[in-house]
Amino acid sequence: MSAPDRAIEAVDLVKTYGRAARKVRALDGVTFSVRPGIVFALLGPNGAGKSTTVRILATLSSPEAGQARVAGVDVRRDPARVRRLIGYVSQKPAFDPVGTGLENLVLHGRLHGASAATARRRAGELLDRFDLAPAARRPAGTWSGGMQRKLDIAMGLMHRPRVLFLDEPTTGLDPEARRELWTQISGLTRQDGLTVLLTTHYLEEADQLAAELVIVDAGRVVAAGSPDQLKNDLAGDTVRLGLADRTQAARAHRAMGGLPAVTEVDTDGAVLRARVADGAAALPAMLAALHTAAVELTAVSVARPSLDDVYLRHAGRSFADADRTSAVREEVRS
Ligand SMILES: Nc1ncnc2c1ncn2[C@@H]1O[C@H](COP(=O)(O)OP(=O)(O)OP(=O)(O)O)[C@@H](O)[C@H]1O
Repeated sequence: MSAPDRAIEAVDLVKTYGRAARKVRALDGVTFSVRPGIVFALLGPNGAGKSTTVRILATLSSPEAGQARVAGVDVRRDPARVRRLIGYVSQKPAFDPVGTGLENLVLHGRLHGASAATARRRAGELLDRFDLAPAARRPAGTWSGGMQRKLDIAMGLMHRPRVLFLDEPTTGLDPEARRELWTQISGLTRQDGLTVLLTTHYLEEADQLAAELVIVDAGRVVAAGSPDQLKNDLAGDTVRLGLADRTQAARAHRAMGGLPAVTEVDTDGAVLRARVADGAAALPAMLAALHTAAVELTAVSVARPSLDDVYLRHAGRSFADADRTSAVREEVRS
């Protein structure tokens, strides 16, 4: 292994949690690589193995098998060096809510070995950069959720890492705060040349933000590429049909299955999704078949493939469905 032009390389990572009947194979041979200076996303539903992968790359957990390098350094052989080269922002807040934003940043810098003066200077830069300066002397616990996420990211940047890991950076934020954070994250790669690896279960986030991504499902990489490549690989259109109620789904599915123009059909509740080569050309026959099968429609749309369609193709179920299923599985387990 080891391509020098790669900021991150993961090869065949395997990780199992628990024992006997409660054994969970969180990673089942995860392989991907990231070129420097881009935002790279690990996209997958809850429980797919994203956090486990990031924890291994950030040297917080060891794989049972496989290898990983970050900024050219093997995570198992030289974890201390890897830690100096990376920033890691976990899903849980890392700041002290009682301390002010400035105090949190300076303390973090000091923990990484910076002098008080250097830490204050760097904290000032980051507070400006993330538009946090006006609130810098207020306890971080009183800040908005979006500001707190930015503070966590700024803490991860205090020691000027080369690679930044962000585990679900925008989960729980409102749409406006999420978009603002996307702009900030893009800026880190464009202006600073940093490599950012983020995990997300928001399809839109990966689509908007990532130059490249892998889709992870049940501990495996099921697709890799740029969002456009992945969507373009699915030639044709997706026709989405809203059914009057979910009891009509099986009937609609059968009606679509009989049409030569329809190459794939999937139903998710009261939504049917069909893949066709040319949406506009296929639609009249589809509507006629649904009418004959007495299926009532509430909505029809024809669109280019989305990342959701990419996920469906590779994982065999819709993203929303996978997220729901794994949420239930996690509840049963805990
Ligand atoms: N410490 C642990 N002990 C037992 N099982 C674990 C542990 N950490 C993770 N798992 C299990 O490993 C699987 C992968 O979890 P992981 O947190 O990596 O997924 P994820 O894609 O990051 O999901 P999420 O978005 O929910 O964080 C899940 O089934 C999870 O329940």
